[in-house]
Amino acid sequence: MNIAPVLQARGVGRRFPNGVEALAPLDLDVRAGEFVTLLGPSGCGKTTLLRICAGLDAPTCGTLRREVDDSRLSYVFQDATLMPWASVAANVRLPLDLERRGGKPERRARVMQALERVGLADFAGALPRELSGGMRMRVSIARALVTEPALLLMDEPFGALDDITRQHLDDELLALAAAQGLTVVFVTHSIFEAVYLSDRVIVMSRRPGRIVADIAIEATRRDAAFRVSPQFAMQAARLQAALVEGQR
Ligand SMILES: Nc1ncnc2c1ncn2[C@@H]1O[C@H](COP(=O)(O)OP(=O)(O)OP(=O)(O)O)[C@@H](O)[C@H]1O
Repeated sequence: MNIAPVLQARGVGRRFPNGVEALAPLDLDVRAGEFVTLLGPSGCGKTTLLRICAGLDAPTCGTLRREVDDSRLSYVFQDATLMPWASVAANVRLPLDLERRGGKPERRARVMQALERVGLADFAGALPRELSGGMRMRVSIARALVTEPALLLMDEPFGALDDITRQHLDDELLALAAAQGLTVVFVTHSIFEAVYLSDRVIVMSRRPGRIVADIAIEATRRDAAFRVSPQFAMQAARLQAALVEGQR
């Protein structure tokens, strides 16, 4: 059976008004339930492509078709971007408040459920400044999950965190994505994070970004042993070679 892709880019390119060509025309399909990572050097157009997928920016050529409407899409930014004066619960509730979804008790229940999913139910009343960087990022993910999205677009969400916290959040994200059947498009410049998380890695060239490789990642299981396995190292080496190729 041929399942229609959730995202389909055809000849999508982006040139900014100042003349910078961020993206060369490219084609990309993302299918339901896939975890797809955009990997490339700084400034190669990953964020631009993700923003176009979200409808936050428009391509200057080509077409982007998205099967998921705005209400079932969530976007996670590089920083947690929380309201510093508001409690954790109020931060997570924001998308529900903005969309006026459900009554007060229903919103409260959904917020608590989202916080439980990221292990922060005990911190509902805390202020962002009382949390560590990793916990703030988990609040940001809870805020993205509270609307029960089908498509999660994540722009290097764990880039500012230490390796241990990052690896922990990678595991949480994989578990959440599997449990909710999410389709995820994830941006990173970490080869290791790309191998660990992804079903497929899209390797981009330096600017203007084009796709130099579309690599399926084989993983019998994704756990601490995978990170130090020959299978992992081999796939990291393939991504590394593709990245180098994209610099030419
Ligand atoms: N609004 C804009 N106007 C002009 N140029 C822009 C604009 N937004 C991005 N650019 C440029 O387009 C290029 C691609 O930017 P983008 O943020 O998509 O890259 P990136 O791969 O996400 O980088 P990083 O990994 O550092 O976040 C960069 O050279 C950037 O300076």
